[in-house]
Amino acid sequence: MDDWEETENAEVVSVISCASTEGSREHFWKDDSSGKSSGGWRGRWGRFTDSLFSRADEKSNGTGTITGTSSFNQDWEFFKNTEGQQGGIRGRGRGRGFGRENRSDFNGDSNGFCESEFRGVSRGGHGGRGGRGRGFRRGTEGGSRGGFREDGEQRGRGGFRGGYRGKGENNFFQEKENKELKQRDEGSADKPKVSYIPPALAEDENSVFAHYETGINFDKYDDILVNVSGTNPPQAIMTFEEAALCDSLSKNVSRSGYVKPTPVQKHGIPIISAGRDLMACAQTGSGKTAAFLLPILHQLMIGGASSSFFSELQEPKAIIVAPTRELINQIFLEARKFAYGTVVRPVVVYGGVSIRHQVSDLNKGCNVLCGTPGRLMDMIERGKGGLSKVQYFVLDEADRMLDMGFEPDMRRLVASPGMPSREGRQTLMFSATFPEEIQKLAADFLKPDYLFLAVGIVGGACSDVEQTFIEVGKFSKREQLLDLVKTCGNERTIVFVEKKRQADFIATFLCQENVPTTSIHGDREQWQREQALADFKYGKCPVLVATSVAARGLDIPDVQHVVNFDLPGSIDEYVHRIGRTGRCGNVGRAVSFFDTDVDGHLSRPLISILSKAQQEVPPWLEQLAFSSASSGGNFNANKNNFAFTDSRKGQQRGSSFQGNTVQSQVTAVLQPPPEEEEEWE
Ligand SMILES: Nc1ncnc2c1ncn2[C@@H]1O[C@H](COP(=O)(O)OP(=O)(O)OP(=O)(O)O)[C@@H](O)[C@H]1O
Repeated sequence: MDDWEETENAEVVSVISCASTEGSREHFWKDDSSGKSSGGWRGRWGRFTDSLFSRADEKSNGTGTITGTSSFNQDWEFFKNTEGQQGGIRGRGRGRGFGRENRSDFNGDSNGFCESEFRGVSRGGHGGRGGRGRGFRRGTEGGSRGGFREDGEQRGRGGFRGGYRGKGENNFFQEKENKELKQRDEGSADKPKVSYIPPALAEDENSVFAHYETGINFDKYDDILVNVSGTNPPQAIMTFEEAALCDSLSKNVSRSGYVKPTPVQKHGIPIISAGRDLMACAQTGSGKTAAFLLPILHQLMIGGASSSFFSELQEPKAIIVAPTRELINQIFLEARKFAYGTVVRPVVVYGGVSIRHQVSDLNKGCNVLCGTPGRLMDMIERGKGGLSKVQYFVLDEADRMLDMGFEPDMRRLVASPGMPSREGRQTLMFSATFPEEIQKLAADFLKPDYLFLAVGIVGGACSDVEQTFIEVGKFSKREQLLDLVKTCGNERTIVFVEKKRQADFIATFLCQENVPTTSIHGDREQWQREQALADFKYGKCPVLVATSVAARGLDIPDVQHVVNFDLPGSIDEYVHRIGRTGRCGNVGRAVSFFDTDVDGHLSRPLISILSKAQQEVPPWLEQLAFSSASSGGNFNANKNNFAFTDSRKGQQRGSSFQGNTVQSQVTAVLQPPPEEEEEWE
């Protein structure tokens, strides 16, 4: 997906951050709606703070980075001004987005709350000419414009033009770059541009190596059964010393608080160092990222990695892809941490951020290129990233990267000019889940003698997460959720919902109940997503309502609690979601609302997941699973749709660590794509 699509999709109003700046918000809504809305919501909404207003104010610092802080009122001044001058806040949605969606979702709700409350919003939207959906978004852009303009920079085409000063580098390539990009931009004049530039990263050692502590169950990793299948697997290492990582890397590993390797690292590091292709499956939060980063970085460091500073075409030796922006950014930060103080330079590219900014960063040199598929392909097609030197091709969340959504992109990537064939590169795939179908497909990307590493039960849930289920009907979920989060106090909680608009509704609802909450989903602008994560991470909003965009890979410290407000369509998505807690030996809790009308098909696979993770199975769930099976439900006990071992089973096997081959009968029902597919990168 490119910049344009991202922005154009942002139809639905992005609400929500937390409930801390009442006065300011009140002021905003009053001004905005007076005489336009039915007024019913004015008072209540006064308590909210949209991330727009809780975030750092947009001010150009002359390098294009958005920095600084400011009060909401200043932002509101931008809005007012912008409305007058550009019509920015009026929008054109005619009540699209917020009002309408609220109504369709909550009409008929038994307590009537949303019906009356949100209809007010909707009416306000119409009265205000254009609803909150688009009108609001345009307003956001207007705010940004105003911000840059105020700094005395260029008028007109948005924050980027106003704030960015790439020419500061004053070099030939930058000039050329700008010209080319300008040409492209002009060719797409009808499309809004993405101008967001993330804040500059802190470079000091403490920030780079900030990490959380391993938990009480970290040593239990040693008891997990591991199976490596394939021919001649190398010997596992037991310590980081045995990995013989080069000095700087070794030092960075210690600075990161790593004392001993996790099982996926014990096996993965020597496999990768031996030059073997790998498909690795290990439970959530068990250190898969370092398992691939360390041997790659080691190799690049001892190989004397060099990249041409300010070269127009960067040819990285490693390409890492992941399905979401936040995840790829996290992987990049891990790579940056381990490469700290060395010549190896990782770079990240992902959608929702100014492409010029990323090109300019890429031009400074790149040995490891981390990217989401859309932006990565864009960089390659623009001739900014070359593939001919690729030695390592890594797919994190590989099952997701090869499912229906991303498979074509991955095939396009490996078929791109210059990309070495599978014989000429090393391909590494990692995930906590690996359905058999995907394993078979993955084999197209791997050398035939790849190794399959299974740590614990393939596709199994992390046993450090206590899983409970509450049988609940659609209309009681919100009240149940409120009870839950209120009893959690300040515990960091992620609430997963199925739909993007639902994420905003639930976050709004919790804010109204004085639970500081924020939300993350594919319809939010990138800065809002990053702000939401930061607000959650640093405790400003201890509750994050998220769609599946946050289900995989995100490693947020101290998430004690995951709530599945809506269960996902597939069992592997469930495993990833609950894996946001109970990481790296820490314990966590997951509570799932089970609506028998909707979630019945999950009863059998859930029971299997629960029992494999030594969790209690609720009798009602067992009964439901039994009755759905006996009544010809969609569970087929004999048909294993998902594989939990190497899909080549039956072929030759290599070593079996601890003499065990891990097998599971967990079965999941393949789901059709969700009604509203979450937008991935
Ligand atoms: N050997 C280790 N010692 C201490 N901490 C570690 C070690 N390995 C990894 N970690 C930390 O554990 C956390 C989880 O690691 P990581 O994010 O790589 O898990 P993962 O297996 O990729 O999870 P997921 O399946 O959710 O993507 C990170 O904060 C990471 O820095």
